[in-house]
Amino acid sequence: MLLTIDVGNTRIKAAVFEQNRLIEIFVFSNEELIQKTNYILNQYQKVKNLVVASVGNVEKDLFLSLKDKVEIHFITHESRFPFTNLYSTPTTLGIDRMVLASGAVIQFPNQNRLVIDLGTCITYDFIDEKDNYLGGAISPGIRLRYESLHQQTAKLPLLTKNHPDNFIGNSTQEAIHSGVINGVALEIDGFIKLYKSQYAKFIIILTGGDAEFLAIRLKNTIFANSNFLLESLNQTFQYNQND
Ligand SMILES: Nc1ncnc2c1ncn2[C@@H]1O[C@H](COP(=O)(O)OP(=O)(O)O)[C@@H](O)[C@H]1O
Ligand SMILES: CC(C)(COP(=O)(O)O)[C@@H](O)C(=O)NCCC(=O)O
Ligand SMILES: [K+]
Repeated sequence: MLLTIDVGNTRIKAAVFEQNRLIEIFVFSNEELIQKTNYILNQYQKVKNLVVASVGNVEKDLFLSLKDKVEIHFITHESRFPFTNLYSTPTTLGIDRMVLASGAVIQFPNQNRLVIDLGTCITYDFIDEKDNYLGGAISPGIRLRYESLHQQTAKLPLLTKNHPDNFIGNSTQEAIHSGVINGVALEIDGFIKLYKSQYAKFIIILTGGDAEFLAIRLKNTIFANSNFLLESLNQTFQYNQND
């Protein structure tokens, strides 16, 4: 049994796996990391390994207090990945993006793949059919867009995500919802159009905390899976164990 932990910039997602079977998911804040992880390890005594992928603000040492309970593995740039990293700054590439790419290659072999992760940031990652990781894009996530409109202006309110009634927002709140939500949906459909201009065929995997919320607004056929990063982390760990 394995405990996977994904430390993002908004929150921590964790999942217990038995081989490739996802047993239970947990979502909690950075502050709850040790308390929640101990709770999970007490609930699942058969967990012997803990694998962590982190892009957030959590010190590695924090995990070391767990080392007498489980063997701790950090996915790092030195880990093995089932793709060739063609990023020109390979050691600055987000570990979360590398794990997503790894899962895309393992779960959807021998084809072009675009992974879109709607989290704190919206990340786009493209892996071609020869398993070359080409790169992609990083753009502000939904929450960041609402927050920046509020924080960087004198009068705009801080709103939480909501689907706009009409793309022509006829009130301040509707105009903000339209700008943020339609903006993200149009950005995603626009990027997919750009990728289509260079790659005749590719599959699209949508994940991240906002994926479910946004999926209905997207024109393109998309494989939406909110747990894709955790599944990919499990598979990347297994890939590193088999070396
Ligand atoms: N219970 C929740 N708590 C916080 N954010 C949530 C929750 N449910 C959905 N979200 C949405 O998910 C986004 C974070 O997605 P996530 O993929 O977890 O981010 P990251 O991996 O960057 O930490 C938030 O910005 C918010 O819009
Ligand atoms: C872009 C990210 C902040 C996304 O993180 P997330 O939205 O999942 O919290 C993360 O992938 C990161 O820190 N990347 C480093 C820069 C790069 O990927 O080029
Ligand atoms: K993300």
